[in-house]
Amino acid sequence: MTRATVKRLAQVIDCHWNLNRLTNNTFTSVSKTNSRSSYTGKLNMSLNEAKRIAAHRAVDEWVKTNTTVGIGSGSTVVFAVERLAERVRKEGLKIICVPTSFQARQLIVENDLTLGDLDRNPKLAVAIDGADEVDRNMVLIKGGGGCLLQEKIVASCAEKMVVIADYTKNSEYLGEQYRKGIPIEVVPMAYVPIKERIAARFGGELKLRMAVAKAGPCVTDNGNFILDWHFKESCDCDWAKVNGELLQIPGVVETGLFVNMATKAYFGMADGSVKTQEK
Ligand SMILES: O=C[C@H](O)[C@H](O)[C@H](O)COP(=O)(O)O
Repeated sequence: MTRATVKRLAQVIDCHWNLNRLTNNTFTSVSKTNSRSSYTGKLNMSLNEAKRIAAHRAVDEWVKTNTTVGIGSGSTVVFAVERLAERVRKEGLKIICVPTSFQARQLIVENDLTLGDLDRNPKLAVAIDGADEVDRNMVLIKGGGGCLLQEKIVASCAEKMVVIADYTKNSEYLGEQYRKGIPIEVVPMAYVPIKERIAARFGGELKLRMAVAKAGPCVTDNGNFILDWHFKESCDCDWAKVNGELLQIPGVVETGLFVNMATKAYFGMADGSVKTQEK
C-alpha cells in the first residue's frame, strides 16, 4: 500500500469515527485548549496530523531492530504502521508485528510487515496502541472500535505499552471528553443479566452496541457482544477496583479499562507539538 493510500485510509476512518462522535453529540464538553472551534474547517486533517506526529514519535522512540512489536487497532495506529513500514524500507529495521485485531492484521499485511502471533512470539518488546481516553493517572478507556480483548492480551505480553493519541484523548479524569462509555466485552447469552448486575452495583446505563452496516448487535473479532457502560458521572473512581469487580461477573470477557498497563502516552497537539505523559 502506498503512503498516499494509507493516508487516505486514515482520513476515511478518522472522518467516520469523528463524524459519529460529533453527530452523537459525544463531545458535549471539550477542554479549553481543545475547543471545538479548533475542529472546524480542517477538522479531520488537524486530528489526523495530531495522530500522525504522536504515532511517528512513539515509533521512533520505542521500536528497535530485531524486536517484536504489538500493533494496536484504530485510526491512530494506521500512522504507527505507516512509520514502521517507512523505517523498514529506509533503515532495514527488522521487526515482527503481532496484531490486536483483524484490522491490525490487515494493516501489517498490506504494509508488507512481518506478521507474528503470540504462539511464536509470546514476549513482545513494546505494544503501540491508541486509546479513547487517557486520564491523569494513565488509566485508559479502550475498545471504542470493539478491539479491547486482543489489545489487552497483546499489551499484557509486552514489556511496555505505549499509547498514541490526538489531543482530544488527553483528560484529567475518565468521561471528561469521551462520552461513549466504557466498553465491556461479554458473552452474547449473558448480556442482559450482566447489564442488570452492573447497573445495580454501580449505577449508570449500559447499552448493547449495535452494528452500523448490519441489523443487530456489533459482534467483536472474538464473536462476543459489547456493552457500553455510561457510568453515572465523570468521577475519580478507583478504576482498578471497579475493573476487578467487573471481571468477576460470569460472562464478562474483558473490559476496556486499562489500569496500570500503559508506560507512556504521546498526544499529538493542535499546535503541532507532541505532549507526553508517564505514570
Ligand atoms: O477498539 C478500538 C481500540 O481500543 C482503539 O485503539 C481506540 O478506540 C482508539 O482508536 P482511535 O485511534 O481511532 O482513536
